[in-house]
Amino acid sequence: MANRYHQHFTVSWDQLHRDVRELCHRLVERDFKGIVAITRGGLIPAALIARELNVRLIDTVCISSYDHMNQGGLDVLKGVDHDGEGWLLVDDLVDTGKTARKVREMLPKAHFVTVYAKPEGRPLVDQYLTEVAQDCWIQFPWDMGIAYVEPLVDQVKR
Ligand SMILES: O=P(O)(O)OC[C@H]1O[C@H](OP(=O)(O)OP(=O)(O)O)[C@H](O)[C@@H]1O
Ligand SMILES: Nc1nc2[nH]cnc2c(=O)[nH]1
Ligand SMILES: [Mg+2]
Repeated sequence: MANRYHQHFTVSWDQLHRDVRELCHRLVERDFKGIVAITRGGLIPAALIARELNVRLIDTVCISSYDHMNQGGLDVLKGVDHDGEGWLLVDDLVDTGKTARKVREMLPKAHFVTVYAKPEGRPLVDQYLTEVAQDCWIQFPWDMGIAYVEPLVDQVKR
């Protein structure tokens, strides 16, 4: 599965924060009962959205599926006891749409947003900010660290 990805799109904390704020501009006129975050990736945008829209009621749908770039079976560890009416449903991204399809079944009436969307999954969300190519792996800041980089001359001439 990992060889589906031929490019990387690296998102910094700053970039993510700017993107989520931009998404919030498109959501601010709506009223939501609360936010449902899809764990784990949805938790960070959900917290930032909650701050911008002044939402205090936050719930989770807990899903386990990818092991890094490899998608396995989809396991729902925790659901919610409503159909999502009036709620904002948040994930960081939609890729194949497998996660989104499952969560949509659980909360058919929620307004579903992601920050990033790839073409296969895009039809499953109501709104997203940025489209990313299907063969592109989005590298999030929480999966990265700051590391030393050797000077170019040493990399090339040594
Ligand atoms: O559209 P799909 O192909 O289903 O992929 C999208 C899902 O994959 C990632 O989650 P992941 O399963 O990696 O777990 P995590 O959020 O706990 O990191 C991402 O946060 C989405 O939830
Ligand atoms: N970090 C990350 N997780 C994913 N899960 C499915 N697709 C992706 C992706 O592009 N990036
Ligand atoms: Mg996820």
